[in-house]
Amino acid sequence: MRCEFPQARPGQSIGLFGGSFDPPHAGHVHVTREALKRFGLDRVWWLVSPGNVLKTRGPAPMKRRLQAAREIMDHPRVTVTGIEERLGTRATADTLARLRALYPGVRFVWLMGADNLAQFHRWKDWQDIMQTVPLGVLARPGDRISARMSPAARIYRQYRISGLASQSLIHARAPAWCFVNVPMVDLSSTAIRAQRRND
Ligand SMILES: Nc1ncnc2c1ncn2[C@@H]1O[C@H](COP(=O)(O)OP(=O)(O)OP(=O)(O)O)[C@@H](O)[C@H]1O
Ligand SMILES: O=C(O)c1ccc[n+]([C@@H]2O[C@H](COP(=O)([O-])O)[C@@H](O)[C@H]2O)c1
Repeated sequence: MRCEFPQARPGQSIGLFGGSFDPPHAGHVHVTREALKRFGLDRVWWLVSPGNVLKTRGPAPMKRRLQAAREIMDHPRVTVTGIEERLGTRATADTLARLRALYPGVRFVWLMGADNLAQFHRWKDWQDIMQTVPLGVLARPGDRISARMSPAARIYRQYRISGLASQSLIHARAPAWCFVNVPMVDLSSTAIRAQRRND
């Protein structure tokens, strides 16, 4: 059986990329590669979610999403994991508390697309997350403005690191967040599911 808890040494920088990945697509792969470069990360771990606490519709079975994610995300410094299922956590704040205890000295950054920053103030204990780990936010078609105008962006305006200084995010003390204006890929799982229903 594949180990769901990857290795990490103190001092390493790990980007945590949580998602429903229902299904995973080239947009996820693209932002992962961009995040590795722009934030100077040693690794990215995909956290395939047992189920987003804010989404009413349950996702496809975990096993299927994990398998599809491993097929599409092929990079030596990226690991696809089912950590949250193993930990029994769903809310990101709970996952982060467990990971920080399990990996002392490892530097974590939470990665998200711009659409998630726009909604971030609805997440459980979102201000605790902000105070705990730096956030790396990647541009997504249609969501750049709503992200920048979001309650989280406004409340934490003074803690924003410029996109030009994105390499410093991992060394920053939380709260810290950085929006990087990467080239965008216009893909979403919703559109892919709709397309599959029509095929
Ligand atoms: N095309 C994209 N560009 C930038 N970020 C993306 C893109 N697609 C997904 N993301 C980000 O990847 C993470 C996981 O997203 P998720 O698995 O929900 O995919 P999605 O395409 O947004 O799915 P859905 O349409 O079902 O909401 C989120 O942080 C999301 O913002
Ligand atoms: O913790 C929360 O309240 C919370 C609310 C919404 C989304 N998240 C996390 O954000 C990540 C992206 O979710 P999704 O469904 O947009 O792919 C995933 O790891 C979710 O668990 C977390």
